[in-house]
Order: sequence, then C-alpha cells, then structure tokens
Amino acid sequence: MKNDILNRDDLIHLVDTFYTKVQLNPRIGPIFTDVAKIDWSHHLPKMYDFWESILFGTATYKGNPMLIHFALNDKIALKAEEFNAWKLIFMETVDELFAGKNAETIKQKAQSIADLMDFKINAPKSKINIV
Ligand code: HEM
Repeated sequence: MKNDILNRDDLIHLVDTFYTKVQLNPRIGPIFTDVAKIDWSHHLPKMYDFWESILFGTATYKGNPMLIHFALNDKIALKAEEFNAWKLIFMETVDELFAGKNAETIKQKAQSIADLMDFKINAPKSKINIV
C-alpha cells in the first residue's frame, strides 16, 4: 500500500526520482545536461520549493517559470514531444511512489501547468489584439 504525499520530505523523494529519470530520457535529458547545463544542487531545492508552494501553499518558491522556459525555448525548441515526455515521466513517477488525494492533485497541477506552458510557447500568435 502506497502512502500519499504528505510533506516536504515526500516531495524531495518525488522530485529527486523524477529528475533522475529525466536525465536518462533521450528526448529531454540533454536539454537539462547539455543545453541548460543545470547545476542540480541549485535546481533541485528550487523544485522542492516550487512543488511545496503548489501543493501545500507555502509560498517558499520565488520565481517565474514561464519566463525561464521562454528563454530556454529560444535556445532549444520546446514542442509537444518534449512536453509529452516531461508529463509522462512526471505522472509515472508519482504513480510509482505515491497514491492518494495529494498524489492526484499534483498530477493535475503538473498537467495543467505543462499544458499552459506548451500553449503559451507554441500557440499560433493571434492576429487580433483583444484589449
Ligand atoms: C518540455 C518540458 C520541460 C523542459 C525541457 C524543462 C526544462 C527546464 C530547465 C532546463 C530548467 C532550468 C532552467 C535554468 O535554470 O536555466 C527548468 C526550470 C524549471 N522548470 Fe522546467 N522544463 C519543462 C517543463 C516544466 C514544467 C511542465 C514545469 C512545471 C509544472 C516546470 C517547472 C520548472 C521550474 C519551477 C523551474 C525552476 C525555475 C526557477 O529557476 O525559478 N518545467 N526547466
């Protein structure tokens, strides 16, 4: 019987497992390791803060993920294939480690943030300005 995600330690376990898999993924791993040349000791704690803020409302995360991914997209195109790989690994990791209400919530949040990011990066620019 799996436990639900109950605290920051659970999120640390989730995030660490997720990025271990991400690094091994041929589609998106190199974006982290070769393009962004991630400093993991800096990135991982940010991600603990991010998910803690999303799931438990702690407001420990300060930053603007949308701007960061816009800048990343200027270096390497983030298309549906990249977002799909990201989402698949995230959902799989949650299901592998946890079960319960918070596990369901974090998957829904990840799905909607990823879809919004994909939309903001890839939606055709409207020719009409509404306001
Ligand atoms: C195509 C899928 C994605 C790729 C390849 C990707 C890649 C990256 C990379 C390389 C960075 C580090 C950028 C840097 O420090 O220069 C980053 C940061 C981050 N990503 Fe993503 N990402 C993806 C999707 C997502 C999604 C869907 C979310 C949220 C649900 C997310 C949340 C974040 C956050 C919170 C940061 C840290 C921002 C900060 O430093 O304040 N990413 N991502």
